[in-house]
Amino acid sequence: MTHPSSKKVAIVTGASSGIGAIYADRLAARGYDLILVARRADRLEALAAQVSKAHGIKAEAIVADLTKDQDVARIETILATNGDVQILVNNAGLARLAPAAQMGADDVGSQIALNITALTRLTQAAVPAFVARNQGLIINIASALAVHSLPISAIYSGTKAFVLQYSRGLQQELAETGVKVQLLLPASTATEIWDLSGVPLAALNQETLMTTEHMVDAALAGLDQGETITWPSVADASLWDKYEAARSALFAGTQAGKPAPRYKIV
Ligand SMILES: NC(=O)C1=CN([C@@H]2O[C@H](COP(=O)(O)OP(=O)(O)OC[C@H]3O[C@@H](n4cnc5c(N)ncnc54)[C@H](OP(=O)(O)O)[C@@H]3O)[C@@H](O)[C@H]2O)C=CC1
Ligand SMILES: N[C@@H](C=O)C(=O)O
Repeated sequence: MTHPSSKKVAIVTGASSGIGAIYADRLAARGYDLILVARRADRLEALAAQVSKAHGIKAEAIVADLTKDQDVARIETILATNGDVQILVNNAGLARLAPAAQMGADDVGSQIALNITALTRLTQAAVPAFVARNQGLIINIASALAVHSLPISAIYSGTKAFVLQYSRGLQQELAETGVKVQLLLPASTATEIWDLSGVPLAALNQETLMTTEHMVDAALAGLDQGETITWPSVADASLWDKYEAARSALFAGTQAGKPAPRYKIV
């Protein structure tokens, strides 16, 4: 007779630095064994050793470039076949902040491949497995830039807007199941992403920057409070309700079936 496993495993992509590394620590503190995914093996292995020792859990480092089809496929297979996986943190992401018209195809393609394609493929692999067990949590990390575009963020903001809409749709699809999707929309957080993006961290208004620890702890507090959408830095929670009400009213306004009167089409 087989017994259900008592192990619980979280997969964190982009765990080698920044927000992902803190997620790894906090989920280990909550008793999860970890599968840590990124390209830098030395960083992943150091983190795996550190969190294992600190929290008495098992942590495995998997070196993968999630812009590459075969590497994404390896993580998809784990999600589809490892019945102990309870959490997927879709954190790996990159930003190249420059005018889209001046951006090379590589920088456009890598942002789309990592921020959209990899996140979507891993989520799509996790969902059927989680639904079959009627249990599981997917944390999708978008950005405040999902609802805001700058002259240097057209591609990045576009990728994060995808994460927002994809996650919102999934939440509705999965509403009657035990599978949860938390959509996280951080504002500026002090990580390596900035220096790599072309906008140095030191150039930002330091008062607008959150620490990675505060960001992840707020996100997990939101999760514990049952939030499906978490804006870690937004003090006035009614702002999202108002945004949603305006968005919903705008969508309802599109359902007219005829040109708006201001266009004077008879
Ligand atoms: N910092 C901020 O201000 C904000 C960040 N975010 C989002 O948070 C998430 C985490 O970013 P953050 O912690 O800030 O940045 P970091 O640059 O510190 O972390 C990014 C992580 O993604 C990994 N990564 C990058 N490219 C690849 C790849 N091709 N394959 C696999 N892993 C990859 C990196 O590891 P490695 O290089 O070893 O592969 C690293 O672990 C991203 O999705 C970002 O868009 C959202 C809003 C604000
Ligand atoms: N990662 C940041 C931009 O590069 C952000 O999402 O604000």
